[in-house]
Amino acid sequence: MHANLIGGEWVTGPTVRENLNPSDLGELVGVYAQADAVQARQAIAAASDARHAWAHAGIQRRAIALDFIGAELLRRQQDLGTLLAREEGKTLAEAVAEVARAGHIFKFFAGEALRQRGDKLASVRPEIEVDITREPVGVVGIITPWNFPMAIPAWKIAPALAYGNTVVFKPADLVPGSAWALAEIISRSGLPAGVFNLVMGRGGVVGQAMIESPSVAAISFTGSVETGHRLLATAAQRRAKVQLEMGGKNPLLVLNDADLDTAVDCAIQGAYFSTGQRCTASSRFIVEKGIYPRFVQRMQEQLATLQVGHALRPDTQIGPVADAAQLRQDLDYVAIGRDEGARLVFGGEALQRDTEGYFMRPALFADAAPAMRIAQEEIFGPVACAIPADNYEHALDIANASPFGLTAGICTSSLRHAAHFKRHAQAGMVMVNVPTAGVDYHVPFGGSKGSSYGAREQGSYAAEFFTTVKTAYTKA
Ligand SMILES: NC(=O)C1=CN([C@@H]2O[C@H](COP(=O)(O)OP(=O)(O)OC[C@H]3O[C@@H](n4cnc5c(N)ncnc54)[C@H](OP(=O)(O)O)[C@@H]3O)[C@@H](O)[C@H]2O)C=CC1
Ligand SMILES: O=C(O)CCC(=O)C(=O)O
Repeated sequence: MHANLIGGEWVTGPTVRENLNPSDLGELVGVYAQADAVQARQAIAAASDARHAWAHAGIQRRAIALDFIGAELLRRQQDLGTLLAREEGKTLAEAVAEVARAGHIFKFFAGEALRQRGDKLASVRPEIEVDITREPVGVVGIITPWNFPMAIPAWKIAPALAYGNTVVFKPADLVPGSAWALAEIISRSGLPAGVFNLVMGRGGVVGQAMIESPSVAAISFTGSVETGHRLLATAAQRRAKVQLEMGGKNPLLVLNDADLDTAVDCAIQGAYFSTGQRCTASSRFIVEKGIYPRFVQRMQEQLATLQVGHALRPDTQIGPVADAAQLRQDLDYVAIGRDEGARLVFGGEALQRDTEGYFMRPALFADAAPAMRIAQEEIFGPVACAIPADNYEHALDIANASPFGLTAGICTSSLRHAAHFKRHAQAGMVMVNVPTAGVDYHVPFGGSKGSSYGAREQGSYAAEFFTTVKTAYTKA
């Protein structure tokens, strides 16, 4: 039984959750405590009690702790990756890479802890100096989704601690295993009791308590648009700082002058790897007419080579969908696309394998219209559509006609079009001849329009959310 970490103590909850393997529903990954609202409030109180001491504990101490966590994640990437693949369903290779990414993130923020920058300016008044410094915001509530059970917690927890905040972490209910393993490492990193707290439990209970608590100064959330909006409405009433990363409907433009191998590679990786369960996934291929038939043909051929199966099998390229509800959503969208008149040219059906799991053959629709639901709504699974475009300008208009703006990609050999796209794509992240998904860990992450709210995550830009600015005037 895996307990919650509250105020430096491992405490069991009033209920438990059985964590099942989506590649093999007969396999129990582990049993995890589920906190109630009372325990959530205890964790918040512990983080609140610890916040002043931690804010002044010094940057060396923060750097040592973060470096310890990063080093252990990197050392144990194989076994923690296996755990992650077992509970979430991404392939072992993807899961090991995710743990390594989390390790690098902690290492990066160990360095950032030492680089607390400020400004010194002259005053407009004589004999006065102005110092501008950054201070921690206090208790940070971290609410994460199931699709990156290690990397997303890492890129929120590491900067929170690096900039001197205390943390209450609520992972997604579906993936407590990676969260608990990460918390266990953090518990041995030398942080004072209460600086980091793990509260596994339901979003509507534990998450809600965090959103409502006046002691939680800032909330960093990744997940669905619906939950993000609800969270913001509540937290804004008490003027908490909020950062939301939500959905995407990311376009990949393929122009006539694109290298076809590169375009197909970007499309396959971007849309279907990690079973399409990435907010950065490409789900709309917007393809110029001159290359469209060849692109669709090559995509069908490539899709036919992909091995769908148990996440731990060495030959698997596409693991199972994360759970029954997500599989239902994916299959429903396949039916919606058919009803809307798009042409299903590959996959789209549930698959049987040796073990009982949520397997699905990746789906590709051709001849989709930009206004169709499959071209407008986030599906969050291995389902994508190809939309023909008359020319680059037409493709750009289609790409931008979306409520989302997380990533946008283009495959082209034209410098002119690539440069134009970087300036005019309505997205927080733009990719030229690289997949829309799979980003670096040391540069900003976030979107425009309905995809994101608040300051950017990751890299040194994370300071914006996890600190508050103080301006001091001194007359000697
Ligand atoms: N942008 C992204 O990266 C992601 C997008 N999604 C999208 O969201 C859809 C649904 O996925 P789902 O996991 O249900 O996403 P949710 O937005 O419901 O879950 C994200 C996190 O928020 C928590 N949460 C849920 N309700 C509340 C609440 N009232 N107060 C505070 N926290 C809450 C969840 O907890 P709990 O797990 O206990 O419910 C989880 O930790 C997907 O199909 C996909 O379209 C999903 C995951 C990631
Ligand atoms: O594409 C990536 O590397 C990150 C994706 C992500 O953050 C997400 O899907 O939530």
